[in-house]
Amino acid sequence: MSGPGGAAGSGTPPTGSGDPPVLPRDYELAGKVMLLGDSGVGKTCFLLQFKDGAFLSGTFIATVGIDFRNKVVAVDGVKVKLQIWDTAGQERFRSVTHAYYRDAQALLLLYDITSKMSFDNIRAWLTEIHEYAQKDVVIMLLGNKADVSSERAVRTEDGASLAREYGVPFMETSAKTGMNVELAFLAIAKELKQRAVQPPEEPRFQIHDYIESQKKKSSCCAFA
Ligand SMILES: Nc1nc2c(ncn2[C@@H]2O[C@H](COP(=O)(O)OP(=O)(O)OP(=O)(O)O)[C@@H](O)[C@H]2O)c(=O)[nH]1
Repeated sequence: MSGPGGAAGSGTPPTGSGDPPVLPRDYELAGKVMLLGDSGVGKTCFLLQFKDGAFLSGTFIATVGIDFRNKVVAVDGVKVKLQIWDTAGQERFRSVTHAYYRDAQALLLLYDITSKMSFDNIRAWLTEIHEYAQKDVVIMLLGNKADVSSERAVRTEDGASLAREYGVPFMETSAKTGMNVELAFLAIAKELKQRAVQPPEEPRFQIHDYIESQKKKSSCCAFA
């Protein structure tokens, strides 16, 4: 987490995918977030849903290498720029993406609830994360494609139990309907803001508690 201009270095702020630049005056804090998980779990769609509120169905075009998009969110009156890196899930790009882990403050690790293999691979992803990422990186486990309940191959309890084992927050999400997409990024932004600016005398922000309370609030229309 850094102040304006800090995360991106000096000079022209980097943009992603042709977006207009986010200028230092547009935000007070910045953090890097990476999307990780097997190819096809929905990382690119998850990012596009958050950034543009859109879902592109149809032909699946695998990400090549790595790309990022910026989005500024307001957290308790503080503008936080999230620089969100969308990585390629395919094995052949791993060495490219490893190089980016150490700069990330937060990692969203996705599996596809209709793919048991993508869930079984989560342990290997967590091993890689522990090898390449910063020790205090914020990790969140997300079971995506929760809208496709007819093809569910991973029970919600199994996702929750794996997350408990590793001490990370967990949610089921849908990049298609938008379910819990904004919540995932907002929880990350709140955690990053708390780490950067929270006075020590104030009670620490608890990302698990925040997610659980927000999930309960929207439980009328949620799958998880
Ligand atoms: N039903 C449904 N389909 C989804 C969802 N998210 C992604 N998809 C579909 O899953 C396929 C893969 O999505 P991507 O976002 O490209 O997957 P990815 O994880 O970025 O894949 P790589 O770039 O290869 O790592 C696409 O056909 C999407 O339309 C979702 O939440 N629900």
